Amino acid sequence: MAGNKLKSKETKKKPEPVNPGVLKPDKEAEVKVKELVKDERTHKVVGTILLLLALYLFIAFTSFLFTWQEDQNLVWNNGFNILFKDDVVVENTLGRLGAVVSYWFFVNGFGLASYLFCYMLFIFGVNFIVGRRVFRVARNLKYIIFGLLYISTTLAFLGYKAEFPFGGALGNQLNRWICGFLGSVGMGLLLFVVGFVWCIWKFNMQFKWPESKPKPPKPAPVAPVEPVVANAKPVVAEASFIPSIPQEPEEEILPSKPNTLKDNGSIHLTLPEDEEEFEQEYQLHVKEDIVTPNVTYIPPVATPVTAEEDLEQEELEAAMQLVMEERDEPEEEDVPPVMEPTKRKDRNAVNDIAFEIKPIPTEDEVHEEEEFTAPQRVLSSDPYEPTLDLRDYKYPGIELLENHGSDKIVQDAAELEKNKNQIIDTLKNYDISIQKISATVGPTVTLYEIVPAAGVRISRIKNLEDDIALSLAALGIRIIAPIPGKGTIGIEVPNVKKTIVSLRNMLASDKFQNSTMDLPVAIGKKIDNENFIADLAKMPHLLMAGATGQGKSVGINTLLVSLLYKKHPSQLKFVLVDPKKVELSLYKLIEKHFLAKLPGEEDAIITDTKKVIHTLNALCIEMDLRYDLLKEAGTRNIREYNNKFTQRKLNPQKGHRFLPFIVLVVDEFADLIMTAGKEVEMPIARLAQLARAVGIHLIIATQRPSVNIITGTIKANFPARIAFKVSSKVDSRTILDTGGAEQLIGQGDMLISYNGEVVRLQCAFVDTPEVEQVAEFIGDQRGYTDAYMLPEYIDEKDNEGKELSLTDRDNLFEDAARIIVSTQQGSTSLLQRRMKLGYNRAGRLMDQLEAAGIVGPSMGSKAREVHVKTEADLEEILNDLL
Ligand SMILES: Nc1ncnc2c1ncn2[C@@H]1O[C@H](COP(=O)(O)OP(=O)(O)OP(=O)(O)O)[C@@H](O)[C@H]1O
Repeated sequence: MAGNKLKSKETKKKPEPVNPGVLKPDKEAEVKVKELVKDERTHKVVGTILLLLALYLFIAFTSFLFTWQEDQNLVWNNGFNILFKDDVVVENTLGRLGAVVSYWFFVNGFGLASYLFCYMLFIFGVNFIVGRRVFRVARNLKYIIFGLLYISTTLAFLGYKAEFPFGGALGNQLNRWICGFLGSVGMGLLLFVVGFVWCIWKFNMQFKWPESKPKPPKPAPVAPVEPVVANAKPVVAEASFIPSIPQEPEEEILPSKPNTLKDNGSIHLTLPEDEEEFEQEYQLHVKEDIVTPNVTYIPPVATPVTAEEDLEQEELEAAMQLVMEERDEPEEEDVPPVMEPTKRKDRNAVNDIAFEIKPIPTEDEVHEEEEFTAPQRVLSSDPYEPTLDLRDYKYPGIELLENHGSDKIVQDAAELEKNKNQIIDTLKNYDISIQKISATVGPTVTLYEIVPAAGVRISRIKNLEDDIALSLAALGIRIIAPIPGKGTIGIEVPNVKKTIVSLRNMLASDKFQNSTMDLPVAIGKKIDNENFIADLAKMPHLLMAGATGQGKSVGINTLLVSLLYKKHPSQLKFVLVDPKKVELSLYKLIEKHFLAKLPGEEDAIITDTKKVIHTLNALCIEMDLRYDLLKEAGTRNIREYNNKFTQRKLNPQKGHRFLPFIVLVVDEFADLIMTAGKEVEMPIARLAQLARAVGIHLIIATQRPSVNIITGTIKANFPARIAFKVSSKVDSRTILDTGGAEQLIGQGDMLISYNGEVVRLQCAFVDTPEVEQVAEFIGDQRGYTDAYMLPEYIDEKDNEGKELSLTDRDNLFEDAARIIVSTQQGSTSLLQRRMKLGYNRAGRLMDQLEAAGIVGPSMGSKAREVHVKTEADLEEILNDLL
C-alpha cells in the first residue's frame, strides 16, 4: 500500500516543469481579481470616489438652483453635445458637466428629490471607507426610493404652476396620472395621508388623546386607591409572567397602546432589511406565530406611562404605604421611629438598603394572616409585580445586534465528496470496510457518520484518528466512537469555509423567544444546526476553560447578552469579577440596572483580588440570608419563594423581598486562585454547593484548566462545563473528564459537557461594539438609584486586636438598638434579616448592645433578654452614649 502511495506521488510530480527562472516572474505577474475586490484598500478607494461624487452632485445641484434659468436653454438646445463645445459658457459652478448632470437629474428626472442621490452615494461611500455597515443599506435604499417617488410627486403637485422643475419629469408624470385618476382634491388627500402614515410609522408619533380616555370600568371601589391598583397591575403582571402565552390578548391590547404598538411594530421598522433572507424568515415567523421577539420583550412596559399616570402611581404607592402604616401602627404619635431598610416598601425593597425613619409596628409577632387588615386584603389580591420598579424599562431590540454574514451553512459538494473518499480510502488501507457513510454539515465542522461492516472493532477506528487527520490534511479531527444512542461512528472534519453563528439570529429564534426558562442562555449551534439554548438556572453553574484567544470572552458576552435580552433589571443581577480589568468593563453602563456591588464601593465591576474575596463572602452572606427567608416562608427554592411573595403571602415588614437571580461571572479564575488561593476557593465552593436553590449561579472562566486551579471540589460542583480549544489532552481531561478539546479548531469551536453528554458546538458570536450598543441602550434608560447592594462583609482579620469598646461602636449600632427595643427580641438573626447583615457583623452588634446594657447575655439558641423596654428609655441611653 505504502508503495502505491509513493508511486502516485512520483507520477504527480513528473509533469511539473522545473524552471524556477521562468516561474517566478509569472507568479508575481498574476493578478487575482477576487483578491483585489476583497482588498480593504480597494474598498477605501471606491468609498472615496463615491463620497467625491456625492459632493460633486451636491454642489452641481445647489448651483443649478441658482443658475437653472441661464443654463436650461443651453443644455436643452445642445443636449449632451454641450460637453464638447468649448465656446458654450454655462453658469453652473461645476461647468458644463455640472449643468448637464443637474439638468438631467432635475428636469428629466426627479426635481428637488434628486438630492437623495447625493445621500445615497454618501452612505455607500461611508460604508466602504469605514469597512463596516455604518448605514444600513437596504433600509436606506427603501427610504430613498420612497422619497424619490413621494417627494417628486408632491412637489410636482404643489408647484405645478411653477417654471422650476420641482418634481422633475417623474413627479410631473405621476402627478398628471394620479390627478387624472383621483382629481386634484383626491391627489392632495392621498399625498397627505401617505406622508402622515409614513410619519406615524417612522416616528411613532404620540397623540395626546389616549390620556383623556375613560378608564376601563371597575367594580365599585372600596377605598379611593383601589381602582388604580386594580387597573394598573394586572396588565403588566399578566404580560410579564406569561411571556409566551398565545398572543390573542396581545392583539386586543395593541390598538389602545401606542407604546406597545411601537415596541411590537418596531420589528418591521428596525430589522436590517439588507439581510433579505433573514428578514423574510423572521417576518414569516412573526406572521405565523404572531409571537415577535419584542412581544416577549415588552411585558414590563405594557402601558404607556404618562406624566399623570406617573403621578397617580406615586400617589398610589404613597396611599399603599399609608394603608400599611395605619394598619401597622395605630398609635403613631406614641411610637418612636425605627430605622427600616426600605424606601418605598416592597417596590424598592429589592434594591434599596438606604435607611429611612418610619414608624414601625408595635407588635411584631402578629401572624402573617392576621396582619392584613381589610383595605390591605383588597390590595393584596393584586399580585406584586417586581418589574414595576422600572416599569418604563424597554428590553433591548434585536436590531442592536449584528448579523455576521449569512448564517446559512455553506455546503461544498466537492469538499464533502473528497473527504468522504479520503475517509473510505484511509479505512480501507487499514482493512476496515464500512457499510454506510453519511455527512451532516455544521457551521464549523462536518460530521461523517460511519456504519462499519460487521465484525469491525470500534477501537481500531478510534486509534486511526491521527491517520485520518493526516490523510485529510486537516487539524481538529475528532472521532466519536460510537456516537451515543446512534450506533454509528462519527468523524468530525473541520469545514474549509466556516460559518459564524451570529448571536442575533439565535436570540431571534423561536426557541429562545418562546423559552420559559428562568435564565435562558443561547450558547451556540450544534453540528446539526440546532440552536443550543440552555437554562443557566438548571446547569446550575458553568465552568469555562480554553487557551488564550479561543473564544472565552466572546462566550461570556454571549451568555450575558442572552440574559440581558430576556430579563428585567428587577429579576436579575450580575456580580462581575474581571481581574483582567478590560474584558467586562463594557457592562459598567448597566450598573444601575443589572449589577450588584458591595456597599460603599464605587465600582461595580470588581478587579481587585481583595475586593473579590469580600464580594464572594458577601455573596455567601446573601445566600445565607436568602436561605433564612426561604425557611421562614416555608419554601424550597427561589421560584416558590418569589411566587409566594408576588402573591403577597409574605410580609415585606418581616424582611421578605422579591429575590432577583444573581449571576456571578469570574473572567479569569486562575488569576484569582494564584493570588488568593483558598480564600477564593472556599466561598466559590460554598456558593457552588449551595447557592443554586436561592437563585445564585456562577459562571467561571479560566485560561489554565490545571488541577490546582480546577480542584476536585470546584469540579464536583460544576456539572456543566465548556471547553474551548486547550493546549493538551491533559487540560481537556481536567475540564471535561475526557479528551477532545485539544482537537478543536478555535474561534468559538467548543465542547460542552452538560447532562452527562459532551456536545460539540460553535459558540454564538457577539462582537464588542454590539455588546456596547446593548449596554448603552440599557444604560440610557432610567435605572435604580444605585447598583443592587450585597450585604456588607467585614473581614474578621480587619477587626482582630480591636477591643470591643463602646467608643468604637459600629455605625449601625443605633439602628440595631431601635430594632431590638421596638421588637423586644434580642435576636441576632432578626438583625441579620432586617438590616441585611452577615452573621459576624450582626453578632458583633449584639455584643455591643450587650456592652451598652440594652440586651442581656447570650442564652444559647434562645433570643437574648431585652433590658430596655420602651423606646423613650432607649433614646435616653443613646443620648448618654453620645
Ligand atoms: N464564537 C465565535 N465565532 C467566531 N469567532 C470567534 C468566536 N469566538 C471568538 N472568536 C474569535 O476569536 C477571537 C478571540 O476570542 P476571545 O477574545 O473571546 O478569546 P479569549 O479566549 O477570551 O482570549 P483571552 O483569554 O486572551 O482573553 C475573537 O476576537 C474572535 O475574532
